[in-house]
Order: sequence, then structure tokens, then C-alpha cells
Amino acid sequence: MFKLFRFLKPYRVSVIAIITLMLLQSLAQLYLPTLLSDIVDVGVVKGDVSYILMYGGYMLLVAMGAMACVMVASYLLAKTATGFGRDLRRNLFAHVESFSLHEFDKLGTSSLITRTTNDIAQVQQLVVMTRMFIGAPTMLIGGVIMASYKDAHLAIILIAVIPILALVIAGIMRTGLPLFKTLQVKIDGINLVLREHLTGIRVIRAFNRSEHEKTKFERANQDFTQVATKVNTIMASMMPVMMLIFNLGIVAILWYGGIRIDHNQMQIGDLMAFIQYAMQIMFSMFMMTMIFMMIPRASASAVRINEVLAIQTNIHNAPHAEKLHDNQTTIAFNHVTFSYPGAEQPAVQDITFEAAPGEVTAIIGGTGSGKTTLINLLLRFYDVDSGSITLNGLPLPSLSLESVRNQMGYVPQKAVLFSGTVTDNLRFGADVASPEDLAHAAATAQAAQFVEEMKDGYASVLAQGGTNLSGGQKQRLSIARALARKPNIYIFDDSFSALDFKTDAKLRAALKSETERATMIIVAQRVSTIMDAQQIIVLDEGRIAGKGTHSELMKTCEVYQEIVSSQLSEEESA
Ligand SMILES: Nc1ncnc2c1ncn2[C@@H]1O[C@H](COP(=O)(O)OP(=O)(O)OP(=O)(O)O)[C@@H](O)[C@H]1O
Repeated sequence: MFKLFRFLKPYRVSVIAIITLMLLQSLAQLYLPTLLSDIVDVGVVKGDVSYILMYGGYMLLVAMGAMACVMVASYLLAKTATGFGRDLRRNLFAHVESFSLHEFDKLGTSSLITRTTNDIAQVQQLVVMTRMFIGAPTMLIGGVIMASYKDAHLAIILIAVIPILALVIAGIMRTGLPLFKTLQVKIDGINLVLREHLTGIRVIRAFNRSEHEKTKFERANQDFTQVATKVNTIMASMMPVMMLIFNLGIVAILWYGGIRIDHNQMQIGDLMAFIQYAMQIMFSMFMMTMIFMMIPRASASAVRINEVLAIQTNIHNAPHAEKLHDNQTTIAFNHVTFSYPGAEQPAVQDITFEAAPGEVTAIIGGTGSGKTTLINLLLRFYDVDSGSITLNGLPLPSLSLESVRNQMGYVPQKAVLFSGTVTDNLRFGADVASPEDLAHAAATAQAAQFVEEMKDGYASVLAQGGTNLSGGQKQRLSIARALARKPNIYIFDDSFSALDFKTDAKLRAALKSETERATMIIVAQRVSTIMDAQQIIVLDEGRIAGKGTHSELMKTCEVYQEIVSSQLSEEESA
């Protein structure tokens, strides 16, 4: 957890001020009972009214000073803690941004969300407690010293009670500590079910699985509640036990104090002050218990945050990464093999081909044959296990990630749009594109007509994820977004599947003139989409089963023939 406190560095002046103010406040609190005992022993017992008024005035001043210290410290602390939380969230978000898909797969989206929100809130809460961190031990040690100063004999009772209390707290904490970690994992579980439920709501309703989902949520919720109840029960038992031990201590102090006053070994005012110190000690132990209750949970959260911060993704810019700034790009896969982490079989194996500028390279194959994997590798979402991918002869890892991705216009298999207007979405990868450029891209992608028919045209607001559009419309906007970038490399990952045959054909015809000089990689399920490609790569179970034009493959590649015969009539395929 201390590692995370490095994020408090920018607030060191505030932190020093808070510590100083809290020390002053504690000292003032410790001084008050002594003033009270003086008022009683000197003023009240001797009937000296002016002494009472003067020392009463001192007490008021000291109490007000203590209050002012607390107020300023609380203000500074609130500012520091919220700033700390904001900085930590910002850093964690930026760090997660750098992850490759491998790290996302490993940690899970839900857990990353919990870690960025709930876990940070736990640690932030601990920073808010800093006030108690300083106040509690000072009051405890100061209280014992002052009480001993008032009456060393009576202080023996206090000194005997404190270790008993400390032992009880330690025992309870030992049982509760491991449960705090489990608690955060259970929150991950709830987030996971919730996320799946909210994103898959349509499918859940269509399949009448609402009840099943409810049960799943109930189970996750119940799991969390069980652990939370257990933790709270353990923690709740702490207060009554502490109170009991302490009250017994007070009874003992009153009893023994009474005897000492009886024997003229102690004054009444000193006993009153002693009891106040005992109260302060008890209060500081309460505060310390609260801190101890927070620390395990916050440290479990801190471990989870540090876990994320400690992950170093291996997909980053090499120290002297070169920038790719050619206008045309030749892509080459050289004996590329890649397995997803934990997978038994490589997803793609010994893949070699070249995609030249001005040409269309199509990739076709059955489901799970590795088509999207090749695209993931080309976009450097993952690094290859063996072999290499080169752009204009330069290996992908030697090039700056930004410059490589700047060259690419990627249209994913499942269209992803963002909340905002149509223009915002089209401009996503082309900040400087003019409205005319965007309209042109939309027209090429066969999206112009439906966008213009929308209530506010290009200024129409899209719902989160583009849910107010049809699948085909989303797909076309996603294509227009890639076109607006005017990239050197186009990557269409099965991007025409949501389009009807007519729109598919019109779009491809419009694309041809736009992308004449570009390197086109088209992954497709439909043979009709890629029949005209200069090169077709046929994938089968992660390996290349054939390479060539449509007519060449029709003669040489059995897998291709099977795909074609399952889709086209003989006349079309000839
Ligand atoms: N993130 C992942 N983690 C582990 N295995 C994966 C992952 N993504 C894909 N795979 C596996 O890798 C293999 C190739 O998947 P890929 O998505 O490349 O196939 P595809 O040809 O694009 O399929 P489709 O046409 O159905 O989209 C499959 O066996 C799949 O189960």
C-alpha cells in the first residue's frame, strides 16, 4: 500500500500542514483535562472565582484553537484525498490504455472496472483517515504520559488495560483480515454478472432467460452479502468487547482513585482529569480500531491496484522505434505462428504471404480458422510467437505503434460506435477531416442516404454503442470512419456481412476508385465479396490451404472449392 502513497507527492505541503495541525490539536486536547483539574483543585476547592474565570477562559481558548486546527486540517485533507483519488484513477486508466489485448484477457474487463473505481475509493478512504492516523497515537501515548503524571499508581490500571485491549483487537483483526480480500473479489463477481446482463439484455429477453440471469445475479449478490455479513459481524463484535474491558477499567480507576483520595494521596481534580485522560485513551483506541478496520480492506485494494500498475505490457514502442511514413505499404507475413495464452493449439501456424499496395488481398476460411487472428497480429494487438510481420520490409516491433496504426483504416467484425454525433464518430480517426471529406466517406460507404434522412443529419446523436441504428447502418458508418482517415492500408474484418448483396456490391464498386493505391486486406465469409481480389488466402484450421486468384484456387485448392460450392451456383463460380 505504501507504494501507492507516492501519488501523494504533489500534495506534500498539504500533508505536512495536516500532520502539524493534527499534532497541535492533539496537544491542545491533552492540555484540557490538566486545566480542568487546576480549576477544581485550586479554584473550586478554595472558592477562588477569579482563578476559575481565568482558567475557564484559557480552556475556551485552547478548545477553540483545537477546533480551528481540525477545521483547517479537514479542509486540506478533503482536497488532498480527492486529488489523490483523481491522480490514481488517471494513472491507472492511462496504464490500462497501454495494455495489449493479452492483458485485458488476463485480468478481465469487470475486474479492471472494479479496480479503477471501488478499489481506488477504498484507498482514498484511508487517506481521508490520515487525520486519525496522527491524532490517535498521539492521544494514546500523550494520554498515558499525562495520566501517569497525574497519578503514577493509578496509571498502572491503565497500563494493564491497554495491552488487553490491543490483544483483543489483534485477535479479531486476524480473523477479519483475509475476508476483506475475498470481499473485493466478490464485488468483481457482481460486476461481471451485471455487465453481461446489461450488454446482453436483448439476447437474454429473446431467449426468456431473465429468470436465469436473476438467479445468477442473486447468487453473486448472496455470495458478496455472506462474506460482508461475516466481516461486519466480526468487526461489530469488537466495539462491545472493547467497551466492556474499558468500563471495567474505569470502575477499577474510580475504586482505587477513591481509596487514594481517602488517604489524601490524590486530589479530586486530579481524579477527574485522570478519568478524562482515560476517556481520551479509549477514544483514541476506538479511532485506531477504525483505522485497523480500514487498513486491511484498503491494503487488499492497494494490492489489486498495484497488480495492474505492475503489469508491463510487452507491446510498446521499441527505444528507437522508426516511424512508418511511406505513402504505400507492402505487408509481408513470414512464417508467422501464434497461440493465444493458455491455448493448446496455435491459432495460426506458418503463415506466409505478401499483400501489395494497389491490390486486394482477401482472407477466407471457416469459422475459427484464424482470420481475425491474422488481423489482430497485423494491428499489433498481440505479438507473434515466431516468424515476423514486416511493413515495407521493416519488422512490426521496430516501428512506432502510432505510426503503424495511423496508416491503417480498420473496420472490425462487430461494428463499434461511440456515444456522440455521427460526425464525432466519422471524425474518430481523422481529426482534421472537413465536413465535405466526411460526407464523401459516408457516400462511399453507402451511409450518406440514411444519415441525411436522420432528424439532424450528421449532427444526429448516436446512443451508446450506436443502439439506435441497424446492424447494417452501424457497419456502414464504421466503414465510413475508416475511409475518412484516407489510410494506406485498409483492413476489413468480415465487415460486409451485415450488408445485403446489393449494398455490398455497390459499396465495393465505390471503394475501388477510393482505394486504388491502398493495400487492402479483406476478410470475408462470402465468396462473392472477394472473387475479384488479386490474391485470395484460404485458411483452414490456422494454416494456409491455398493462395492465388479465384480461378487459380478453383483449380488447385480443395478447401476453396468446397467453400465456393457451398455458396455459389456453378454458373456464378465459373
Ligand atoms: N482471445 C482469445 N483467446 C483465446 N483463444 C482465442 C481468442 N480469440 C480467438 N481464439 C481462438 O483462436 C482461433 C482462431 O480464432 P479467430 O477469431 O481468428 O477465427 P476466425 O477465422 O476469425 O473466425 P470467425 O470467422 O468465426 O470470426 C479459434 O480457435 C478461437 O477459439
